[in-house]
Amino acid sequence: MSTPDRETVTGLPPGIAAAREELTPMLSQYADLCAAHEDALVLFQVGDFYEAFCEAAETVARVCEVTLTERTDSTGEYPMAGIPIDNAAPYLDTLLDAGYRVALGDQVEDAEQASGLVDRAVTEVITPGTVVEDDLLESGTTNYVAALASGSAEETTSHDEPDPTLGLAAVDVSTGECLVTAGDPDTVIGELDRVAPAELIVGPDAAAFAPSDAAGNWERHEYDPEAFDRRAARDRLEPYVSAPERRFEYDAELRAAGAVLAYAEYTQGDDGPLEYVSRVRRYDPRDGLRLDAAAQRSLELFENRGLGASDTLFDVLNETNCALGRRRLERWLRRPLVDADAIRSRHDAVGELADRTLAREGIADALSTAYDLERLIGRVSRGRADARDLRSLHATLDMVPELKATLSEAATDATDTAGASGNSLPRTDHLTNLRDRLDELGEIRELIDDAIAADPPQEITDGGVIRDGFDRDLDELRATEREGREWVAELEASERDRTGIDSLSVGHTQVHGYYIEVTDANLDRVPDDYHRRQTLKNSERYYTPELKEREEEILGAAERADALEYELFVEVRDRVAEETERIQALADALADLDVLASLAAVAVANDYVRPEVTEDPDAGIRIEGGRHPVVERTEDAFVPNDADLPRGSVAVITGPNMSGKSTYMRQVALAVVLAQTGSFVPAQAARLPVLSRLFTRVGASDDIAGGQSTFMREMSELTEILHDAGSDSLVLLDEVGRGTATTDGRAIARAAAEFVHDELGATTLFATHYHELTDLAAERERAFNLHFSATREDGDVTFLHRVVRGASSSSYGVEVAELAGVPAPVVDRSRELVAVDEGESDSAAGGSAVGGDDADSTDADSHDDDAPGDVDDALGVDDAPDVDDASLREFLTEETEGDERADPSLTDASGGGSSAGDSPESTADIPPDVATILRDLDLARTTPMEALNTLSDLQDRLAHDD
Ligand SMILES: Nc1ncnc2c1ncn2[C@@H]1O[C@H](COP(=O)(O)OP(=O)(O)OP(=O)(O)O)[C@@H](O)[C@H]1O
Repeated sequence: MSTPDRETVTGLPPGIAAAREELTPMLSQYADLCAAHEDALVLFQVGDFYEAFCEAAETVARVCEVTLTERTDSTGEYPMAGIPIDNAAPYLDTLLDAGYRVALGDQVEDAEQASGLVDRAVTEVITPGTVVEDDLLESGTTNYVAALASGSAEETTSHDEPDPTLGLAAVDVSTGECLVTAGDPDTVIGELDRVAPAELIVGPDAAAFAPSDAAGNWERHEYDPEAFDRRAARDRLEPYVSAPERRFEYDAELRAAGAVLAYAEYTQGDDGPLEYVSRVRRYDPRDGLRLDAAAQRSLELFENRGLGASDTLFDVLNETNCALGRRRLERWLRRPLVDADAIRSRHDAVGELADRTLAREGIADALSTAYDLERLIGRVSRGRADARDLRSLHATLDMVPELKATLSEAATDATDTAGASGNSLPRTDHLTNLRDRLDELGEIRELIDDAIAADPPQEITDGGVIRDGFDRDLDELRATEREGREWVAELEASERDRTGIDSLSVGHTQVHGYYIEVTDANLDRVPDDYHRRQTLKNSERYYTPELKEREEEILGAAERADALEYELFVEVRDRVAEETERIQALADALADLDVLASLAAVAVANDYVRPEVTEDPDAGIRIEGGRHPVVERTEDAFVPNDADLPRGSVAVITGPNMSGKSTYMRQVALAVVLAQTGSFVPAQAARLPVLSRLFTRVGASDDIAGGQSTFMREMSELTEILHDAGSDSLVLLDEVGRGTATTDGRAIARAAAEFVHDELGATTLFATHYHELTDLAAERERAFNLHFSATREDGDVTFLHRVVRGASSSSYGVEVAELAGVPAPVVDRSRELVAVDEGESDSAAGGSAVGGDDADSTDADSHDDDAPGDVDDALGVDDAPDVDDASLREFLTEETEGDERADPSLTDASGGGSSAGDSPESTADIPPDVATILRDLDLARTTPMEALNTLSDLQDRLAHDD
């Protein structure tokens, strides 16, 4: 969202301010509304248009591309621009997109009834986080406005612990959902990423913590400090939750919640508490698998930069049938569970629905007729619902009994014997419980059906909304109107008879009402009781006293009927509003059911398997034949891969570019996310622990978000991982260190891998092109190597996309460049340079006992006789390394240690073959630390003095070792 120059266009336009003393009453009213809404662009209703004046008009004209006109009145000329009220949505959307908040100054009094100036008031301030108009909201999404407040120790309320620093509250004004949490700044800012509000308001003391707009997608601004005041916040919360200070443990959350509700009320026209915000839910971020924004992005849960925008995990899983389910799926996926029983319970339900095709399809059919009850009830409760909304509510309620029956039938269409027993309950507790939560709300359904016309008009003030037979008075008024009209309809024939004028006609105009028309040629036959109403060119129009009386009767009855209908409608709407909480609870159950049915449909369609979930704190990740749920949809022949990652292990993954390293790492992480969300996983079998946190750090250029991709960012993400990850975490490190010079990058990668292994004990997948990192397997107990290989035949590279034990041999960087279409001269020249480099490194390393740092030649799986270094391995030809199925099977059945012992490269730290083909024994005598120092010494950047010092240091080390 771009930031407009709000100085001149929000609040009171300078041109109006300058003329303030002499404005007409109407512009003066405009000026008052502007002055009261300094942070908004005021649109002022004048008849059928929303108008803005002076500088604000210039903005509206420019942003909305509407004509700038001029208003002239007794006090001067003012630029003016307007948008039509009955088609305002696209213009409001454009203004929101351009970063404006818009205050709607509506006429709140009937212009015809008003004596003098029509009363106007701001009925709504439309902001990115608080829009409620369906036209401006995407269906099935959440739209939060969030508030951030910081607590201070002195204000600590009911406990002795020091206050955590930040409180976060978010409310979806369209549905009434309200979330509140508190914690240390890192946790809460991570949570903010997850909630992903459209708008963030910050308290006076929290500004320093709040991430800037550039980091997130929300519009951030400060809001009235008084709303964040503890007492004010407490008072604000009172109508929403009883005893707020007891409900909220920390000041920071109480103040954030109070402020966000104050802001929400302000945007809804300051009409007092928003009654449909009945679910203020306080939660602990640790209650869900923590996925920060970086993880959400790099796992492409909701956004995909590489493939089409819709190729995301969400998109794969989204077979939901209604907006409620879509919104719920997003919520589940943003916050996977960490409670093993709750996870298994969802798996039970998904399994049952997957088994029972008929029931699943019946549920999908029923839910596809459900409207967005959460937003509907929001409108009902705000008094903004029209008759069509109530009919939509009715249609949804109407489907519930059938849905319940289908759910019970779930037990009888099973292929297994348990289901065939005729038991009329669902098989699993989860679905039984869900069925019980499906409140039929029969009385509300009947009320709406009795009261509201089947196909009512949108306007609720013009009649036609209430059904015949619902209210006796209304029926009588309608009968009067109908009889009157019938009488008029017959009048023409009877008057022709009476007067003998065959051309006599009876008609009606809006202005003059009913008339009897006689042409000039017949005027002599007009009876005495005809009174002249209007003279036309060739005729005269008349009325009779009886016609006038009937007309008044008809009009009076119609007017009173309209008013009565409106009253009755509001009564029905208020009655429905009384059941807000029950309707919200029903919406909740429908949403859950839709997601579970969707997950089941996806599992069946894509051949997912139920993962075994274990609470064993030492259990690692074991996946057989795992696939990447998104990539498998676009790859014709996706190659499944196994994963066996003991708890706390570090798998160093090497392999050529494009061989599938990133895909593999992500598919492992996605299996964890899917399983903990309640979904089955794309694999043949899986046994997964319940993890608490998932971290990812992917290479800089893989993660370009709005030009933010820098080495600095890479390092700050790494920092977060190194601070926070633990044995309950899964960490993906993809080419860490790539964003800087090779020497530094390699050093950082190595040090980070060691730290993760030694200090954190986090289960880690580390993809790298730094082959030196494969040494880690020999040096660290829980580290091991995996690699992807490729074959080359007649110069063509084929990627096998198959993971195998051991380290890789080749990068095929030049080949990948060629595949990508890099012009032949550049490719050829690259080959030459690689060859030169290789030659140089060969001669530089020739005879050196320490040149053999390369893990490739230690690789039991590699058939490579070449001597690739870190840059020079592109041509180290890996002639079709055999990947036999037996080794793949071993992969899952052998213990890691046993496996490593079987792999000579993993038992002998010094076994790395030198790039010059030196004997391994010659390097075996060199202590590893000396070898590391020598290897990492960047001669191009070393001064003679530094070289001497380094040599002296090495000598000391050797002497010490001796
Ligand atoms: N298991 C698989 N089966 C089939 N195709 C795959 C598989 N894994 C990856 N691919 C395809 O290979 C391509 C490269 O995969 P990926 O990005 O994972 O490679 P990489 O080794 O991480 O590459 P780089 O080192 O260049 O980042 C992807 O476009 C993907 O479609």
